[in-house]
Amino acid sequence: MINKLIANIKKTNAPIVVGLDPMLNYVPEHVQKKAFAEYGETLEGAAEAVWQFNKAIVDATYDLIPAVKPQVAMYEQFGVPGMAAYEKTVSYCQEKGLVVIGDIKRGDIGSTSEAYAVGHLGHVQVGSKSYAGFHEDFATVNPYLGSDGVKPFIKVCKEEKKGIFVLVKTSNPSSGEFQDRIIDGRPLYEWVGEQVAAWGEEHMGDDYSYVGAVVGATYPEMGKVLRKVMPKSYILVPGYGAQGGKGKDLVHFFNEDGLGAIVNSSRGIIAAYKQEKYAEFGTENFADASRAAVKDMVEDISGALAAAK
Ligand SMILES: O=C(O)c1cc(=O)[nH]c(=O)n1[C@@H]1O[C@H](COP(=O)(O)O)[C@@H](O)[C@H]1O
Repeated sequence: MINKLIANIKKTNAPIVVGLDPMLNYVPEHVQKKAFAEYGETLEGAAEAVWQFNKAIVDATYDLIPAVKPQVAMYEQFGVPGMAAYEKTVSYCQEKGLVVIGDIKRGDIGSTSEAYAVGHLGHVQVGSKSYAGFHEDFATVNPYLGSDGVKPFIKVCKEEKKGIFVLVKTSNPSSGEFQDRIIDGRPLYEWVGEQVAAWGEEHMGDDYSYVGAVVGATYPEMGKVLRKVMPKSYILVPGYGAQGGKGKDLVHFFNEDGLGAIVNSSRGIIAAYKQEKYAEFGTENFADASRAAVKDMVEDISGALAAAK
């Protein structure tokens, strides 16, 4: 899958991910109304609204982008129908040729991580049959329980040729409370980054490893250091747009080959129609606003990379 991700990035010339984080208040009223008319103001109605919203955005952007990242909490809040909308979104994006990064941020004791890994990236055995439950291509993994929480994911990745992005330095304001603590002279995130590089050596694609890292766009200086600590790991970079990250901050997340990083924007793309900049599209054409926002994001990042050469 890392090879497919890179092939998709090369094909689209767009090192970006559209984050499918459909909070109900981002879903335009006309989409909500239609779903509620069919299913009522129920969890099913919310899940239908979210699914229709996602589908419209994917239809309007899939030719421009290599990958999407649905955030599972945004679906989980709508219970079982929400999780069905999550799986439907994963399937639809894969049909469109997109790589799907399941943002599940899992990690637990070994046996529990194994079940998470099987459910999201692998196959679960049911009698003589086996099933791929959510079948994402990548998953985000929280390593802060230690290596026994991560290794089951790597095992399933090897079997299935799938990948993970391990949280190393997260984009949120309080991420430094623990992640920046100095241990034996170096911040904790650097120790984790080093471990990601070591795990990655066990599971390599053609040029990059199947074990990637998450490093927030909001910490560009740390990104620069971590790029060197994990030269063969793809870095998933959230925090662009709504959290303040800009193209010029991201140059050092990339390698000399122009690869090595993929930048996520969720609200900045899916709720673009709410921004002044894209107001001309109107609420009815929310998906066209998302398409315009994707183009602007790609231009911003490509422009910054070209200027840095
Ligand atoms: O793993 C992630 O994707 C993630 C890690 C991180 O450090 N920061 C972060 O914002 N994210 C996710 O990236 C997305 C960011 O959304 P926007 O701020 O709307 O672009 C959300 O789905 C977050 O859960």
